[in-house]
Amino acid sequence: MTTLAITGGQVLLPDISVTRADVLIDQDGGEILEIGDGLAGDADETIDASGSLVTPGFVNGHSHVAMTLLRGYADDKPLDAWLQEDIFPTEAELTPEDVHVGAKLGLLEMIKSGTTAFADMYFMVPQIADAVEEAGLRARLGHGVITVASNDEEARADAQEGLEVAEALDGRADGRISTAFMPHSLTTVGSEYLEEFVPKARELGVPIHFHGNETANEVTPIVEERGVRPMAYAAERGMLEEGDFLAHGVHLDESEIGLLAEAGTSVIHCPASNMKLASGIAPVQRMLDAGVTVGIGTDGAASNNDLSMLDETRDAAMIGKLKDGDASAVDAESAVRMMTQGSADAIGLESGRLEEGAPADLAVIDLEQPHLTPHHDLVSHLAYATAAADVRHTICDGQVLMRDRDVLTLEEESVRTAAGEAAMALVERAEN
Ligand SMILES: CSC[C@H]1O[C@@H](n2cnc3c(O)ncnc32)[C@H](O)[C@@H]1O
Ligand SMILES: [Zn+2]
Repeated sequence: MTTLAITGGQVLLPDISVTRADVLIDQDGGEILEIGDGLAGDADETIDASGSLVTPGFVNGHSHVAMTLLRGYADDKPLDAWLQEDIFPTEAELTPEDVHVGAKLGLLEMIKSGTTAFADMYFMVPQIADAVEEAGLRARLGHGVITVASNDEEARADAQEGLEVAEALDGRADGRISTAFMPHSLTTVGSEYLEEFVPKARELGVPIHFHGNETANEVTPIVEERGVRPMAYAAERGMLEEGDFLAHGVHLDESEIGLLAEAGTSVIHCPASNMKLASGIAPVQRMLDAGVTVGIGTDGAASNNDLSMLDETRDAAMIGKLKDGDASAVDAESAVRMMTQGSADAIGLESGRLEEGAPADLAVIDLEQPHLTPHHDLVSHLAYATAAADVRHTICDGQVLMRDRDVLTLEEESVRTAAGEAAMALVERAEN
């Protein structure tokens, strides 16, 4: 067994308390062996965490990682106009190589900001899986199914691709990749396709992930045409089961929050995207109070415009208070819980907590910074004051992905150059 000790740091424990301890990892098994004092001597290798906070690697519960190529391309529009006028026409020009290099850029950014696992909905998912395999993160991936603008044959082929991707990629990258069936949303996938393909996804044993109640425009048509709220509509089509997770949940009423809590379906809160597209503010404290598992996600870099879970968590805590007019809503402890175990539980991963037997997915935060001084409360710092650049080391599945801010699994400069070139060529093709 090869072991690695992370020594000299303060450690964030699953009950969101912080204690002084070392963390001993089995690198072959990719799991935490022990958390305690004086473990450095037992290890084959050590990583210095003095003056640092050792946290679970952050879990990004909803992203479109290859959309880094469209960061800053189309801003300041609401969701429907943004998608229809700018994003969908440009995505129609994407090549598999674009998706591969865009994903690598996103994964580089994730590693640098302490994220070790994520859920992703996009096209050309095998190229994303290749990038995940190379970068060393953990992911739940799926092909985003959209049927609205298609004829029946195309729609069924797209949904079939969603199933095939879920089946083919599950377990890839030594088990770091898992999958889900991902209908894009309740208004962009026809009811007949949900009715046919969701049961087939159940046969595969994969969860369902979709954009749910992101804008008012996703609620009104369902209420008008079907006479029920969207979550009741989703439940009727078998899309709200334990292990399923939806992104956004901005426009959920009390009855829908109750349905989610009862079903064990989780919600991924994406505050930056919801603010930027002016979609609204999700009722996060109400969901937590009702017992819904809530995680945090960045959404794509084109509506955020970064992939930092630290930024996202700060946003979640801040707008949670605004939503309720209550400064105690979405407190620091809740926010930190959401960015780690909340997201991990939501997307069905065991990571998100530092304890014996848990996956060895960790981030080490440099506390010796002016904006992180003094150290009254390190959980407060994680929720409100830590920035991506404060992440020193990132470890996933026992492997060191970044050491002393040097990413080891991806060549930073070449990834940035290739992605920058691919993005400019993509836009050129789309506009001509
Ligand atoms: C079919 S793959 C995923 C699809 O979703 C688009 N997308 C990106 N951000 C959002 C969002 O906030 N709501 C809905 N859809 C979004 C992305 O561009 C892909 O086309
Ligand atoms: Zn999204």
